[in-house]
Amino acid sequence: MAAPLHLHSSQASPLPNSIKELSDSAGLSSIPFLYASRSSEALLTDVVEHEVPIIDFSLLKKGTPDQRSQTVRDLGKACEEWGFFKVVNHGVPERLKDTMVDALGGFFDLTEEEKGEYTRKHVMDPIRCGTSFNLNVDKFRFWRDYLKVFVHPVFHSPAKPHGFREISQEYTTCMRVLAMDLLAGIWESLGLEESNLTTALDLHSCFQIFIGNYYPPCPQPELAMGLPPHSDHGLLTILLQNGVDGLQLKHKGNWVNVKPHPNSFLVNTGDHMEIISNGKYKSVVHRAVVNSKSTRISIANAIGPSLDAVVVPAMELVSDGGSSVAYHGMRYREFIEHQQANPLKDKSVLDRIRL
Ligand SMILES: O=C(O)CCC(=O)C(=O)O
Ligand SMILES: [Fe+2]
Repeated sequence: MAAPLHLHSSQASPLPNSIKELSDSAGLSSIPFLYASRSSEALLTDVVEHEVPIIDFSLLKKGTPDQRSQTVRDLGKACEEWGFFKVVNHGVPERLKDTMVDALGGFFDLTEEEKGEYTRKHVMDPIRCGTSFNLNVDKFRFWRDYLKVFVHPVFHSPAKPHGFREISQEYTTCMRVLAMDLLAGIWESLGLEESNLTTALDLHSCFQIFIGNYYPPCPQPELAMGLPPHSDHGLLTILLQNGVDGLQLKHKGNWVNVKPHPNSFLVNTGDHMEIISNGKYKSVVHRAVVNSKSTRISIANAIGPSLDAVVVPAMELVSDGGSSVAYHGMRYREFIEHQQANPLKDKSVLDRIRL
């Protein structure tokens, strides 16, 4: 095995602006030392293959009352036991998914100069792209470029590539509608009134962020990491992938490889679902690994409460369940800033507000 290349920013060739630029450079057979982020813990934990629960969305929307009730129970079980599930029969056209992935690929293909308008931004800037997670705090670099765009309550979009704005508006609207229907089913599975929650979380001005991830082939995938283990900050995240494996989630102490499933979305519960459900539905730690053969593109749409909401556990779950309040509130905006401005690690922000 080739040893990682020692390359520091003080050396003659500076580190690239993007992982795409590095991976495009011809003859790369080992990775710069700064990208060898895998800890011995990560290498020692077993990786197993497992199917995550599958939810038939059409039964939630158009099934008989019995089918809907069963699907709500299945949703609850999936959230409680896995915090991850796949959604099939979701009604989002294949064409829209493919065009969105292509448009995102087009963004990453822009020149560094064209992307430059959106780089080195503050974590709460509505359009931001870059490499790794946050270069101000990353000890190692991750094998990943990203584009993050705030798409609700105010829709933003980079000006290029041509057509990105239209397609991302259509796609992210679909994702929000899907998320609201799934949230309604999840509230029901918790025995909570949908209208109470819509008010408590101010879902009419829910915060939605589009996160595009680009992981090019890596000559030493066993040493590098696309994204380190973390949980997502919102209520739900809906993930689309370009058919290349790479997502792993932590389940009962093992890393589980999640295989792409044709025409499905992968959904996971975030930290704010854990808070509102008082810990019944936990956010689950996941990571993105890389491979030596194919470029992986993923698109996460994270849906959370309003940025101004201070979410606390639903009182019905605390009093009826006979448990005590497990988290104190933190304004959602502040929660996100903490996560984005510090090294990305497990459930570090949620751990700060756990009682
Ligand atoms: O690329 C992936 O599969 C994971 C992306 C992810 O976890 C995120 O963007 O929060
Ligand atoms: Fe994530």
